[in-house]
Amino acid sequence: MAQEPLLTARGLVKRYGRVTALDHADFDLYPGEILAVIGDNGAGKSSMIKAISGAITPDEGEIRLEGQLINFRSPMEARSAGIETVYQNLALSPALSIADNMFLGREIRKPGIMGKLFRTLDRAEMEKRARAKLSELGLMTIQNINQAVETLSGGQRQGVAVARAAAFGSKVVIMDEPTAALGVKESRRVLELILDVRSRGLPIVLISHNMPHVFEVADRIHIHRLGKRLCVINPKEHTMSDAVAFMTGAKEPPREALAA
Ligand SMILES: Nc1ncnc2c1ncn2[C@@H]1O[C@H](COP(=O)(O)OP(=O)(O)OP(=O)(O)O)[C@@H](O)[C@H]1O
Repeated sequence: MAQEPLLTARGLVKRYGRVTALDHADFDLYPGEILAVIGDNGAGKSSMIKAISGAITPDEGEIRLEGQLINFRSPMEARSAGIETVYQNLALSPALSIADNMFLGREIRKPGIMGKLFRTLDRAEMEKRARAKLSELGLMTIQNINQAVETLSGGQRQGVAVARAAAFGSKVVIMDEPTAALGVKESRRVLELILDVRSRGLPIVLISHNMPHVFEVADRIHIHRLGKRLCVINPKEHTMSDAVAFMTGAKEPPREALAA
């Protein structure tokens, strides 16, 4: 690739007791691309994403965003740096409204009765912005922005999580299995959202076990095996069964796809 990668990881190691979840894993994300990350159960995909998004600290290795060494100590720090992650378990607060969830951890405040000393939540502004964001992303099947997230369908919840990531991720959006719990129609909408996000210039990392979805939207596919990146393939040059064979070790990837 001619361009410089936006986000890189080199030699990531993460051990949990005797289990080595990451064994010198590398990673490269280029500007404006959809990079799928695939691998067998336990290959270390989530651990790698968690290291990149500040949810865990790797034991070894380095991560760079736009060439700068980064060392996130929490997901909040990664979010402040422009890396938004939609986790497998969503990390939404079910009892809170859609608007509150969209602004969770970055609430908009206004001066309260005591002026600057006691600032109160600016609900009207958050609702206005949440509504605008959801409508911009074509998610306005949600009627009431004050509806509690626990009353939404799985697809709508995923929509809120994706919308939140797309709204605040200024550099990278990471999605861990965003269609895993969804029906056909809802999955379709999430795939469209992923393409929408890319069309706005944001790169996306998509971790998924769903090969048809991966092959439909990915520009490149990072294959993770036994705690490290095995190879990166172009979905236009390989079939889904090739990808599965590389992933499981049934077939050797071609030399040019192998990670250095
Ligand atoms: N918090 C933890 N404590 C102990 N072991 C862990 C922990 N998190 C992950 N592991 C182990 O690390 C290895 C890699 O797990 P990880 O979740 O990163 O894989 P994955 O590729 O995302 O798997 P899956 O596709 O099943 O979600 C597994 O053996 C897993 O059991």
